[in-house]
Amino acid sequence: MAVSPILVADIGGTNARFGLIDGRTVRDTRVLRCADYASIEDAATAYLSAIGLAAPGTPGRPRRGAFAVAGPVTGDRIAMTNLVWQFSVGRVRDALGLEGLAVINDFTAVALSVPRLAEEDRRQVGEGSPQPGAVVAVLGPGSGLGVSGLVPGANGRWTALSGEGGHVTMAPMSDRESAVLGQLRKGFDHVSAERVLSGPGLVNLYTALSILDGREPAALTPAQITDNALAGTEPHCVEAVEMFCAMLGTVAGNLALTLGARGGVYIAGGIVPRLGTLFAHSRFRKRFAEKGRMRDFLAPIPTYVVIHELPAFLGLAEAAGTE
Ligand SMILES: Nc1ncnc2c1ncn2[C@@H]1O[C@H](COP(=O)(O)OP(=O)(O)OP(=O)(O)O)[C@@H](O)[C@H]1O
Repeated sequence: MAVSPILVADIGGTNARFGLIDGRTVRDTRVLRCADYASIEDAATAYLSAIGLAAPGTPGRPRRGAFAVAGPVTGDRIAMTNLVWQFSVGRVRDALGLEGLAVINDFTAVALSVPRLAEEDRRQVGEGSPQPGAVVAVLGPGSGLGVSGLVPGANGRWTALSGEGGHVTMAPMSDRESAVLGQLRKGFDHVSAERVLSGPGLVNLYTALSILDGREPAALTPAQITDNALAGTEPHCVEAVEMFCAMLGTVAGNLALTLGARGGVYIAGGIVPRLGTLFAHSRFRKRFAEKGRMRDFLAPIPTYVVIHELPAFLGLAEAAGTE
């Protein structure tokens, strides 16, 4: 009897990506907008309908699921950080007619993908080379800021961390950054890294920089800020993207120090790959290593941008034990 595929999903604050995994192959991928659905069951059901597998008993319908979600996973009840969806894992499993459903944090899944990434799935930024078998750090700006790490264990196995490191306090490295964080503190009780290193964070940076210079900020989306920065048409958009890259360097360097990530630092999420050459030419890498007496510890650590479209799916395949 044929083995049924596994239903996989990567649910962020903006996009819900679905697919089926057969062995090592991911197929029938679709990207749905979370805002178009009232719940995770509705989005998953719409996906199964779109690929002709909605009706229970349809041949080839998945019997197991593995979902990666942007938010803390601490039990059956899941509340997503940047989305109104809340759900019980058991209820969603039953509603979708699955025998089993595993749910993990989305950046735990991205971390698990790292050993499965091929050379062409990542692009190195700056110098350095990975120490084999050493801890790996992962972070990624999207609707929020996901953070994880991969710790080596016995027999070539890895353990992925499930933390909420995107919500650490953002620290400044220049007077201009201090001024921006001071401006943001007027609106937020706690200015976390995610408040600047995410799509909404890019808007926060642009808005704060404009206000500090006495300019009325325009109502721009994160993508418009990037487009204006790439075109070089609006100085506050250029500065916002530049500060975003530098601050990502600060947080990536902090994470590498905390985890001792000599296996490398991987930048995933939807935003950095869209910054194009702005990221490669930014202060990211300089800032990453700029930690006083720890410069010699950080300088050999390589930093990579993950350009694989669906790294969380590779991690879910790893978590589900498919070969
Ligand atoms: N060209 C761009 N430049 C900067 N930000 C962008 C661009 N295009 C989209 N974004 C922003 O990226 C964010 C979505 O990122 P991503 O595609 O990683 O989604 P997600 O997986 O739903 O996010 P998360 O997993 O962090 O919740 C949104 O805030 C969106 O406004």
